[in-house]
Amino acid sequence: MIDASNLTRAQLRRTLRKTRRELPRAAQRKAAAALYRQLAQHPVFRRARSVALYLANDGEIDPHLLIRAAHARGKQVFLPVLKSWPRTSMVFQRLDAHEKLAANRFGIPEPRRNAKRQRKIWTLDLILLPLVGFDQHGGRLGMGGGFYDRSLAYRALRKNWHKPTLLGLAHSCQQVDQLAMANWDVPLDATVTDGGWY
Ligand SMILES: Nc1nc2c(c(=O)[nH]1)N(C=O)[C@@H](CNc1ccc(C(=O)N[C@@H](CCC(=O)O)C(=O)O)cc1)CN2
Ligand SMILES: Nc1ncnc2c1ncn2[C@@H]1O[C@H](COP(=O)(O)OP(=O)(O)OP(=O)(O)O)[C@@H](O)[C@H]1O
Repeated sequence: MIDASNLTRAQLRRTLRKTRRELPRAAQRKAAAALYRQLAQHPVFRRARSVALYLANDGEIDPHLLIRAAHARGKQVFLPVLKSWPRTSMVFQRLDAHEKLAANRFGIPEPRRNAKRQRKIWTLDLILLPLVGFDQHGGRLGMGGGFYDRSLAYRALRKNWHKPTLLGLAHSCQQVDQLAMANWDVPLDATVTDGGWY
């Protein structure tokens, strides 16, 4: 496991992103299948009627099997869609099973913006978040854009509001011993990897 204590957040991001990007294709495929087994039959996933996921990028663990399962089970699937203004914000928009996508400014595919298909984040049952690093205390290090943190900022004023459930998704090699939490960081309920729950 990576010792984060003597690295800056930027150094830690660089190291962890390189590690996950360099995972061989076969390891990526195996990890995606193992992640699916960790979650597909879990009550948190089974009970959720609306689930936000992401499309894997930059070596992230790939949740496409969960997206497919969610659609097959009649769940509503949502993806983050960047807003052009303000540039630091994103919304969650429903994804159809065979919808056409277009790359956003980071090169990540996303649905074409359509206000009618967007939902307020606090009405979702479950959010599966991409991350760069995680610890076992709900700490999450993201890409550094603050997109998820900003979307979840309402939580600071709703300490007893437990919806949606927040689960980070990661390769087990993305675990660090302890992440320093900024005051805007919203803790995860857990992180799920190819190897288990943390
Ligand atoms: N798959 C996936 N989708 C996601 C996220 C994510 O982390 N993973 N996001 C989670 O927030 C949002 C996008 N956030 C991002 C933030 C920074 C970079 C990025 O690659 N930055 C470049 C430099 C910036 C640039 O190209 O202008 C870099 O750091 O190399 C990508 C996505 C929404 N969608
Ligand atoms: N609730 C918030 N309100 C205003 N600014 C915020 C908020 N949350 C985060 N930010 C800003 O976003 C920047 C990036 O935050 P941080 O490094 O925690 O992002 P991240 O969690 O790694 O990224 P992401 O959530 O996009 O994956 C910070 O510099 C911070 O100023």
